[in-house]
Amino acid sequence: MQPIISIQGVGKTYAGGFTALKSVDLDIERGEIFALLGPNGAGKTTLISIICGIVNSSVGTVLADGHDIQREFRHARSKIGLVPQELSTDSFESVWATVNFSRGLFGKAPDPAYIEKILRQLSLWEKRDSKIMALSGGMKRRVMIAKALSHEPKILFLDEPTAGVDVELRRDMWEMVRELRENGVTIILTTHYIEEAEEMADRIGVINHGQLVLVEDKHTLMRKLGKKQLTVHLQNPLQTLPEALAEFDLELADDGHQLIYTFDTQREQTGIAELLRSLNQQGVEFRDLHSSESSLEEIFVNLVHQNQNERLQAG
Ligand SMILES: Nc1ncnc2c1ncn2[C@@H]1O[C@H](COP(=O)(O)OP(=O)(O)OP(=O)(O)O)[C@@H](O)[C@H]1O
Repeated sequence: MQPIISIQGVGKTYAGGFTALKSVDLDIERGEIFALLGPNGAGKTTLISIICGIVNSSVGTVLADGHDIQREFRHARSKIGLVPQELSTDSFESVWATVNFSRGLFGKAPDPAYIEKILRQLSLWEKRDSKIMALSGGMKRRVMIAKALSHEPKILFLDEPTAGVDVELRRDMWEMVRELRENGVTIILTTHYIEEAEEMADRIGVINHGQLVLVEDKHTLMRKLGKKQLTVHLQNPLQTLPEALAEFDLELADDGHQLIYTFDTQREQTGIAELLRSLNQQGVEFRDLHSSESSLEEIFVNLVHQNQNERLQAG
């Protein structure tokens, strides 16, 4: 099936001469949740703004559901809902009026039943007559989402959806995003929170210094780059690592009370059995074993560092 968004060779150099994006190629599949991760200033908002037709790219093309975002702007834009980072909306209007007005901006005929459905879905129905300015920050954010959904877009962009919201609202937002996906909406979100990407995304793209350094299925990414660690809690502390254990990737921790063994989850053999056998042969007794997997956060930090080192080496 044709991807819902197709980005080819997209680059952006701002008027001052700063290149914020360098030749990005990316396809977004229908019905997926795609998370775009990257440090501050990496180019996430620039990329989203180009896809939504708010900023023109310097080079390259973007197709939204088959329509060119520059040449067929109205058509392409009508497929897209955007929830921007900044909360800005007419504070004297009621929730109901604001959301209906947004639908009208896209030239769509009024559909009170549809607007009621999204307000209920977003737990805003009880607040429909409230003025925006009287709502809490979390409710205002929901209104922004309702506005973005008002014209029945197939694609929803969420730029930092949970920045500055409390844990409870964050969970609600995640739940809501999943429901939207079940209703057939493709979701693209940017985030600083690795936890968010780990929790929600099907695929993850990492952007750094205007380059898409990686796009991968989340589980594949975690498997590929994830290292597992086995912590061996020793019965008696060790001063140094015995020579006979030198072949293992081991580290002494907790004043010699713990041995930390790092292994690659990709390898056929973890080496754990050999390690335990060697410990036994060396008379090293242990009382507990505990294994842990690296999180997306660690993977991300490693990736960004690796990318920075490569840039430094390239001069
Ligand atoms: N209108 C503009 N003119 C010049 N430079 C800009 C403009 N907009 C953004 N930039 C620069 O482009 C780079 C990428 O910015 P962008 O907002 O896309 O990053 P981001 O990844 O969304 O960052 P954040 O996570 O902080 O929102 C930054 O260095 C920024 O200063």
